[in-house]
Amino acid sequence: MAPKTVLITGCSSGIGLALAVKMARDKQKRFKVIATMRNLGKRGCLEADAGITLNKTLEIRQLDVCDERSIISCINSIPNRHVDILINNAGVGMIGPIECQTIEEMKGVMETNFFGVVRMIKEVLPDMKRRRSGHIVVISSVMGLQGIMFNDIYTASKFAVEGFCESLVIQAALMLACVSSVSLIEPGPVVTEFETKVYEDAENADYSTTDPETADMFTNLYLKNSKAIFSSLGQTPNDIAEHTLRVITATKPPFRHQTNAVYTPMTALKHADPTGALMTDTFYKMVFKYDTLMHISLKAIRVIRWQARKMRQGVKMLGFR
Ligand SMILES: NC(=O)C1=CN([C@@H]2O[C@H](COP(=O)(O)OP(=O)(O)OC[C@H]3O[C@@H](n4cnc5c(N)ncnc54)[C@H](OP(=O)(O)O)[C@@H]3O)[C@@H](O)[C@H]2O)C=CC1
Ligand SMILES: CC1=C(/C=C/C(C)=C/C=C/C(C)=C/C=O)C(C)(C)CCC1
Repeated sequence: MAPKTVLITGCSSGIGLALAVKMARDKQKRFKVIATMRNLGKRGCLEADAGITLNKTLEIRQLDVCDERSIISCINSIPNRHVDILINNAGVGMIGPIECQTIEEMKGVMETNFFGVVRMIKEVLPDMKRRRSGHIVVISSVMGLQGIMFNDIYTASKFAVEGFCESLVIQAALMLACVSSVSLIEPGPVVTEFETKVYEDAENADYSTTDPETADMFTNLYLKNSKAIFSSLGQTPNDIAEHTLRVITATKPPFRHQTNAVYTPMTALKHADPTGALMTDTFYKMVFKYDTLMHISLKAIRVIRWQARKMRQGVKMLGFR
């Protein structure tokens, strides 16, 4: 069978880079990957990781999801504009009290995370409809399902993505002759530059525009908890690439797929109680009442994951699989 053309956005680092390389290195050679990034000056890491697949099963092209002209010129450069699988990965984070963020900065997050996805889908969907086939994948987030304090605008951008795709999936199912033509991947924390960038921004932010209590809650409570959550529950970009590949190659790809089983119970709270009380009470108590217990549990998870990693390394060294 001819390899499927896969276009991925945001491949200069993190999940996009890992996914592009994994698909390009596929043993069964099922994919031809168009790995895109907005700034080709950052292609070094991808080129290094792509190795011998570069310019064979992986090609690098410029694409900025905020720039329609760059999207059109990238899609037009593909023979017959034929994209079998579109993976919307490009995204930016934003944390902090909203009083410390300008409307322009907030619009920037929506422009990339939401309108970036809309622009990409608008450009490839008509061709997919004509061919009556295609798969649209979006790297959403657990924050597309649930709000997390001090992530107000980022969460709103991922909720927007989820609502957009949930609305689109039925039309796509009909037109692309397949009920599983749209898939949302919903990772919890993943250790990438995303985390480094938001902490860096938080360090350089001006908190004089909010009250001292809010500033203290953000810097001494949220940031501390968030760092603990990333180090205990954080997945690797490669983990997310593996999950995404499994979704893409499934006989009937799911519409939603969460990648972190430890995180899933937290996203289930709002469905267990439609009033929202269970979710808000649990989060409130986790942060303000049982924080010591939360940190002990997170530490236990960290130790268990460390032991599991060591055991896997040991098994590998002994030559078992
Ligand atoms: N890390 C995490 O904890 C989680 C991340 N996600 C989502 O995963 C996706 C990938 O993030 P991740 O790999 O973690 O973070 P990275 O910061 O490592 O990667 C983000 C990528 O998006 C690119 N990007 C940003 N803006 C644009 C744009 N306008 N046009 C094209 N590319 C752009 C970046 O390019 P450049 O280098 O030029 O900035 C970079 O290649 C995002 O959608 C994010 O929301 C979801 C759940 C958890
Ligand atoms: C669960 C949880 C917390 C933080 C979760 C975080 C920090 C999740 C990060 C997810 C990311 C980064 C998704 C990206 O798309 C708090 C508020 C500390 C305490 C209450 C429970």
